[in-house]
Amino acid sequence: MSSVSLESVSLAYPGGRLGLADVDLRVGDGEFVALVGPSGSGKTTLLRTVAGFLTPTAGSVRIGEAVVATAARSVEPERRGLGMVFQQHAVWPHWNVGRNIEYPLRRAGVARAERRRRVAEVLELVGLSGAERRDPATLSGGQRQRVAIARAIVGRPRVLLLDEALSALDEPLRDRLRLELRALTRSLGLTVIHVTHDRGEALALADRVVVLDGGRVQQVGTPTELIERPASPFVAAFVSDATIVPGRLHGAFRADGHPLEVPAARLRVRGGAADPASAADPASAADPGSAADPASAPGHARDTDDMGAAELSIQPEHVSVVPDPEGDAVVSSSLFGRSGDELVVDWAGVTIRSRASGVRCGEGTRVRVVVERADAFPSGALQSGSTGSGRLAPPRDAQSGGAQAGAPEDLPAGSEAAAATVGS
Ligand SMILES: Nc1ncnc2c1ncn2[C@@H]1O[C@H](COP(=O)(O)OP(=O)(O)OP(=O)(O)O)[C@@H](O)[C@H]1O
Repeated sequence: MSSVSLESVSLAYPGGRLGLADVDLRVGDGEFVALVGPSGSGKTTLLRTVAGFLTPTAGSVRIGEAVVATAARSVEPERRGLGMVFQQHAVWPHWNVGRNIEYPLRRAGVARAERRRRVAEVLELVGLSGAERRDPATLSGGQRQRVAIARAIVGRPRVLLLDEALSALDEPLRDRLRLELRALTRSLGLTVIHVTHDRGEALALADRVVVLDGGRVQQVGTPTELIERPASPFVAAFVSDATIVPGRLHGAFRADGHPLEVPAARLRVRGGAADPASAADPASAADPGSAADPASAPGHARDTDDMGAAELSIQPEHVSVVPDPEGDAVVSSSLFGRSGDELVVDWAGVTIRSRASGVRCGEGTRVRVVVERADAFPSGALQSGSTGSGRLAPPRDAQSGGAQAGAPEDLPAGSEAAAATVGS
């Protein structure tokens, strides 16, 4: 078992396109980390760089204590002690299950009797005992993926890399394999990096989730941190389907050219030194709204300050709608959800999502929108790129904004002076 560290890793593809930009990330020994981000954000590039199929153009990659890649030198993939599972073509159809699984052991020159023993052992681990002689064509999709997982772990890798490993499977099989995979990797103490398009899967499986955009780490955090304390409007929108509304913050938040107004009592101001998401040590970050976290709690939005332009991030769980024939909003889409309908509401030109518990509302219903709680991100506020041990990286737009003073640790912790500089 081993940790994986990327230090200031950049990767430019031939032709100049940037796959990764100055990525710092440390995945702890035995930790399960998921990589998420929009298409083209760099997830696969990061995984392939750790695997050794791509060489960084700057920075270094370590597995355990060993440096396995720099711009000048790269250890071959098969010598990095990794197991890998991909979405497709994972099992060779012309070999039986046993031969598929023993392949890495053959390459490593492991003796026949030992190979047999280890194949039987991993088949049992993935719930396919006795399947050595089965033809892969006779297996279900889920069984084939179990074979791929068995092959990835038979060599007792230090690190397991999963590239959309469950994406080709249908629910509920996928759900079951998710649980099995989590239990298996935990029992083996494996360090796992899992790339997935499925945000729900990432949040369900991972100890920490890395959100990428444009080849940069936008935030690293536990699932709870990403939902409760997103570091930027981008992360809130990507992870939680938050609606982002531009406006001004002066005690209350007032949207630009729109009736939306949220009183200070329902706001948390984010991105300043007092914001837990800016804390370098997540253990020191208090729960939002707790007594230990007065500066970012709703109702403590530094009422007297004109903080200037800001973006409001509203999570669907914090939006309720009230049917009202006089209301100024209309439900444009309604999908059944277990605890309440998933609504899309057109409110004076702003499309806002609602997932409030208990609300049932049909399409075309005229409603009033009530924002119960929201996060305000003042423009120019310091926005932490991570809440975990990963990198503190301002988002791209913040970097070009010219108002950045550097990383949050440049500021005295809890400094009022720091808080007062966030306005424009
Ligand atoms: N072989 C390549 N040559 C040039 N550019 C590439 C190559 N592979 C990826 N890129 C570019 O690198 C960036 C990151 O791509 P990457 O495949 O890592 O993203 P991703 O997050 O895995 O995307 P997806 O979710 O669509 O698989 C994108 O801009 C992409 O166009």
